[in-house]
Amino acid sequence: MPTSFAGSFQEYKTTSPGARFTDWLAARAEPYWSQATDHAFTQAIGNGSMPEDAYARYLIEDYTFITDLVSTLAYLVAKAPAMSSKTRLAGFLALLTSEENDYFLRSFEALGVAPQTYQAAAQGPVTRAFADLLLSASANGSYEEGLTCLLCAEWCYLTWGRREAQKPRPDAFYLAEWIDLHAVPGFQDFVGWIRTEMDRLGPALPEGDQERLAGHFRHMSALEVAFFDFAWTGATPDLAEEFPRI
Ligand SMILES: Cc1ncc(CO)c(N)n1
Repeated sequence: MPTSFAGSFQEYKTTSPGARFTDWLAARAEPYWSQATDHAFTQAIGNGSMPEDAYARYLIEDYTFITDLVSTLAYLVAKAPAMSSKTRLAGFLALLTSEENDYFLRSFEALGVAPQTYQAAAQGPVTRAFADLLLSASANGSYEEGLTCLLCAEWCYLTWGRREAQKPRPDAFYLAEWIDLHAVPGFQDFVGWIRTEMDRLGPALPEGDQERLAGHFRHMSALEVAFFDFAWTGATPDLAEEFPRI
């Protein structure tokens, strides 16, 4: 497992020449970044060894996450400086509210989760912490702060999605399609675009702002781990105890 890097982006570039700003964000988020992208829950999606109750618990919680992610995207569309960036973000917003929403509804039906259940589901503490960070960074922070949170969430899913896509697809459509949604070229392009955008904007910021971005990315990575932990075990994590250094 890669070790955590604690220094500034300037220092990182001297130890890893040619390193991208987004490589530094991921390095600063270790060990959580690797724990999130390699989580046992993500391996079970691709192995077809996912228990139905764990996946239903995950999807109910994730649907509430996606609802806040859509609001996050709306703030970012508003904050994006140019038509080209607004177009990218609006395209992803449209995907979440059409194809991906449809995926959730069909999956809930297949798993026997009633609309009353997923529509009325209260967010657990991990998703509430996600919502706090995503919504406050994108609504009250800079464009770069919101984009950094989005990058963590989507790059994490691209990383495990592409890895699991190397395996034969599991039989359950809701597992197979969840892999495909996060491994298709269109999603890869979108995450690649966010990285390029942050690789351009991040290095131009003062060091204090860069530190704040690294803090957001690290916090988001820890929440991704906690989110998978909860889905996998059904136990509500104590965030302060599990992640004392976020
Ligand atoms: C918790 C979480 N993080 C990231 C994604 C990717 O959008 C998701 N669906 N859920």
